[in-house]
Amino acid sequence: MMSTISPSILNADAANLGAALVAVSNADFAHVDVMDNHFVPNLTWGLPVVEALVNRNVLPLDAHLMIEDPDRWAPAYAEVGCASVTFHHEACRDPKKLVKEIHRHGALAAAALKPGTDPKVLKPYLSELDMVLVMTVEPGFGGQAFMPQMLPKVQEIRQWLKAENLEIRIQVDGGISRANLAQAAEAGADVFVAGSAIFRANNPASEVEVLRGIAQEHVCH
Ligand SMILES: O=C(CO)[C@H](O)[C@H](O)COP(=O)(O)O
Ligand SMILES: [Fe+2]
Repeated sequence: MMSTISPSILNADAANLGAALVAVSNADFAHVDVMDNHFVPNLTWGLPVVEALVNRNVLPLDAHLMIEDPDRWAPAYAEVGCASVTFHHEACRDPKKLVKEIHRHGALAAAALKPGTDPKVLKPYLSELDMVLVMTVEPGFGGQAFMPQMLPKVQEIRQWLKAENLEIRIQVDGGISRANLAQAAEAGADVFVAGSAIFRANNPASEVEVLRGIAQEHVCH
């Protein structure tokens, strides 16, 4: 199975987000964290900024929506050209319908779980998803410490996917770095978001290569 490195531009220079994408253009995706100051206690950017970044055509974008009412807002992120749209299960009223809407607008659909959310909530619509995002920090801020206690959740979801022969990716997001990526890969993750580890490195593009090398060696399904 292919592994994917998706740099999060959350802690890049907010006045130069286009340049941040160019700095990691060797990655597979760019991860764009949308926060509304309601679902999480932080505010980033919204649809017009994300649309402008899509139009730079540097990398496919993965929008991680940490917002209330994704049922209303998520399809628009697909419509402006995000390659993948991730909503939080906890905020969503009708996940089955939302997944259909995201697909109808041409994007891959993913559901995210906060650290305290039992993965069993995904069971009713798991097979319709393209990806599951297991948060490895409390959503809201970059630069937090990776929570190793989330690895059993990754393992559990990977076992369900294997048992049901489902080709669904598992993304981990929060505190991922060269120190823990191998563990996450061995637990069953195959899409790795890293913000501070990449943008605080002297050379973000070479850090992408380092993380990709670790992923290729340890992704194991
Ligand atoms: O969703 C997020 C926070 O809610 C970010 O994607 C994530 O935290 C990336 O930054 P870092 O690698 O610094 O943790
Ligand atoms: Fe994120």
